Amino acid sequence: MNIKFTKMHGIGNDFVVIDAYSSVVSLSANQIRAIADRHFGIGCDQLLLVEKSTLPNVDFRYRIFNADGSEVEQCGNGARCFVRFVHDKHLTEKNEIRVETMRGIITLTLENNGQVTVNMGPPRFNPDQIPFIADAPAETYSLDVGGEEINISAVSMGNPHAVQIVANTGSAPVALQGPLIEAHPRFPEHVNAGFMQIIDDHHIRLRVFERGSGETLACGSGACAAVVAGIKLGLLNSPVNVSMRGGELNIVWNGNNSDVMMTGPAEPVFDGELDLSRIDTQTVATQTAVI
Ligand SMILES: N[C@H](CCC[C@H](N)C(=O)O)C(=O)O
Repeated sequence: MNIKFTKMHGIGNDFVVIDAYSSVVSLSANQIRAIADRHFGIGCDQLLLVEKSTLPNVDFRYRIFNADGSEVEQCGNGARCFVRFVHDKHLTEKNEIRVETMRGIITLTLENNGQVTVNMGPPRFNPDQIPFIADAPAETYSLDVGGEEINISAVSMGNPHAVQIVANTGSAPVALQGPLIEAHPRFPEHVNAGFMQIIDDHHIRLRVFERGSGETLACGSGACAAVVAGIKLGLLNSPVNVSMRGGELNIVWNGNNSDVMMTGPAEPVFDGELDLSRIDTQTVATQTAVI
């Protein structure tokens, strides 16, 4: 079975985007893992399926799968690429689009300058909503990571984030601590691990070790979570410019239960066609460092 796809990125966070709106496409976790593999497949951080929504007054449903095949609730950079995709493929002429995700319905706006603004909804801090195991809600939490106590903020943007402040993102222990935080037992559904350096109260640098994908060049929901955490700690003021390895995002949040607004670019790279019968799920599934 052949599947058409578009390779896209949102400031370096890259995606394989598939039109499952015009015709139904269903992929197993093994097939998604194989497609996302950068050596045996196409390669991407996440795979996005664009589908019809069954909800009234909702234009589309979009499903997000990490490189490990796990389906997740939210993807900020992916949402912007989704908007660019449905316009480029003439699936809609609307500039303001309501789309159903696992998190719920979000509203996306294609701006006149080609950038996309995503209403990411309100952040959630209650441990049960993240989910995070804690005795009670707190501004920050102490987490034992490989025998070292670190201080994190725990925030849900629909997906879970653990954000810590570091002196310098360039020397942050992302490779060492990222996997340990991602799989920490106090995050029963695992977590995206953010490393935030505060430049000034309207500017941060950020690196994110993403749940299910590893460190990415940018993480949209991670940028939102970091800004929200910094504002709650009284260290940042909205709007905040977030500099990541792949580029910049602008985040606006007015506090309390208000929605977080994220604006940034979305770029198509190439269109392709994939013969699913040639995707070697077995090799990818059993791929180990045998030598
Ligand atoms: N790895 C994330 C999903 C993708 C988020 C990221 N790519 C973004 O732009 O928000 C998770 O498992 O929650």
